Amino acid sequence: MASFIRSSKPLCSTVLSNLWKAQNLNEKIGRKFSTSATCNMVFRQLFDSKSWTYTYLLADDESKEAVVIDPVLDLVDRDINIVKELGLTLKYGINTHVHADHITGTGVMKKRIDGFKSVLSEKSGAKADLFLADGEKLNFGKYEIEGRCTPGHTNGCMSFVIHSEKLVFTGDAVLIRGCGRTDFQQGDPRLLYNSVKSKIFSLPDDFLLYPAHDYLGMTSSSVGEEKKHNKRLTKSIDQFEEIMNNLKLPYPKQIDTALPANLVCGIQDDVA
Ligand SMILES: N[C@@H](CCC(=O)N[C@@H](CSS)C(=O)NCC(=O)O)C(=O)O
Repeated sequence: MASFIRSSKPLCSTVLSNLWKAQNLNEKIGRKFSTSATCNMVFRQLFDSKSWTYTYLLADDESKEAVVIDPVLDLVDRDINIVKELGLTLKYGINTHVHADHITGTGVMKKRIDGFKSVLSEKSGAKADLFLADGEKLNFGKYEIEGRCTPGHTNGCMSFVIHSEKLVFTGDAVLIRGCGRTDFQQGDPRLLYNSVKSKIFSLPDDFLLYPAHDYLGMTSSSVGEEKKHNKRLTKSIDQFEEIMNNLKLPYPKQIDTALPANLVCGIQDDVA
């Protein structure tokens, strides 16, 4: 029991008993209960209704260090407000890739938050403060987040894994029951297929999966669920390529402004 209680604070017997029950329940449904009642990872899934983008705010409840994944420029005030309300220190603004459908909020956050650093894959070809290579890790408080290169939707796509919490943030590589389109920004169906199989579907089935978008009102999935039910990625690589080359989707409405802005981290001056 002690192995899953990470707090140094004393816990009353009711809390301990509830934790014990929760752990048993989570083990029964195949998911490990990995944080205690007093030091849960702060997790907020935030939504942009204009581009259907999910932004994730993650923090260590003890040290208060936080990261934000895929913030949207129009909603920076909302995000900074939550950070302030929760008393967090925002260390990193991670973009899973150079987005085509919205302008990133990381450039403006950098101007407004001391010490804040923007993060992108080293393969992105865009401006940022920190560039991650495949397998490289960042820390916020006691948590470690690993960047895994998952190209195919774009060259510079990266998914982010928090092994201790069994979480993967897939950007546009895997969407719930779908995946990112491959018809612009160096998109390549076969590359995407192989990225997903080797870097995301190789994780244990019980890792929860959080995408950068959902267009059907879904919020999360799991690796196991997508391996079984994803409408595109359960097919053979040849069938997948055929599907992706015939999606015939209209271009994202904001692409002409979003792409050039995101190449310079969302702002047109010299601040990365
Ligand atoms: N209608 C939206 C854009 C929708 C879209 O193209 N989404 C992309 C991810 S953002 S580049 C995508 O990959 N979709 C895959 C799919 O199967 O829908 C807008 O105008 O912003």
